[in-house]
Amino acid sequence: MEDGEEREWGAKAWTYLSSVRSLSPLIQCITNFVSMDLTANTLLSAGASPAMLHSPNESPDFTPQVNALYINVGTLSDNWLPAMELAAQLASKLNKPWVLDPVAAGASRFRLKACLDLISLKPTVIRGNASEIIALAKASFPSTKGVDSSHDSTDAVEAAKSLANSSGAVVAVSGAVDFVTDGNRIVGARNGVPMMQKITATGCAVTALIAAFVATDPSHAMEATASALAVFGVAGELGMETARGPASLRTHLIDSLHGLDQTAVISGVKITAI
Ligand SMILES: Nc1ncnc2c1ncn2[C@@H]1O[C@H](COP(=O)(O)OP(=O)(O)OP(=O)(O)O)[C@@H](O)[C@H]1O
Ligand SMILES: Cc1ncsc1CCO
Ligand SMILES: [Mg+2]
Repeated sequence: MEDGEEREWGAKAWTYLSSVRSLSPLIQCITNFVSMDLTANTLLSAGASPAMLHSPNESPDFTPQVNALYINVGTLSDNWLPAMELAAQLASKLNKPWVLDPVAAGASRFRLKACLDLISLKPTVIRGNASEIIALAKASFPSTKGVDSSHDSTDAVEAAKSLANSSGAVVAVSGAVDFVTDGNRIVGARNGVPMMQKITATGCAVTALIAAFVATDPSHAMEATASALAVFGVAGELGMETARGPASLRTHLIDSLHGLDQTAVISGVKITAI
């Protein structure tokens, strides 16, 4: 039964990746300085079109043209927050999907409030690591070590459900198992390799990939989110076969994502209902 379910998800994930490749959705990324390169290269290797435009002077012209918006608070500063809020407001008003990565949400009061304010602007999807999702669900500070998680993703399943219910967003928690919930259903994706945690911004990059997958099918955000996480994980697994450490895995992951074929996706994706 599980095998059939996994293959069905594999076929779905392949459909999403194929759509990203054929439609090449334009993704506006307002993201942190650390992640910009990996995020843009991840989107390009998946077939999407990244644009790192963040000025509030540009968003009124640019956000209406994009297929999805991605906001990541990793290197948050006073003057970037209004730019994020403006773009999120525009996306919500235009009914465009937008995806939030709440990096280090519980590391400071400023960051926690910024994330909660952004969540009030109705993101389609929120993807964080376990500590970030727990911090948001509890709205508590201090609750994380920094940008890295000090919890397992399984510790954050209830927090993810509660955040999905309070926000209306699909919530994804990354980790050894990536969990995705709409507050009601939960699925788990068991792809990826632990070494992915040793490359900075793989979480940021997969959140951007989620935005690209959701852009192709905004009314099925949960399916698109789980598929993006699993496909990125499969690329990591294939990349790891020839990598010698984090630096070469980074390169090989991007190459693998670019080269993924139907067989690799359908046989590699390990998504099941929880
Ligand atoms: N133990 C693990 N086994 C397999 N894959 C993992 C493991 N931990 C994380 N991953 C994968 O690594 C990627 C990044 O997840 P992680 O939870 O490290 O994000 P993050 O903490 O937000 O990262 P960053 O802030 O550096 O961008 C995801 O695709 C996730 O599935
Ligand atoms: C290391 C780091 N610091 C702020 S953002 C970022 C990238 C991973 O989230
Ligand atoms: Mg992160």
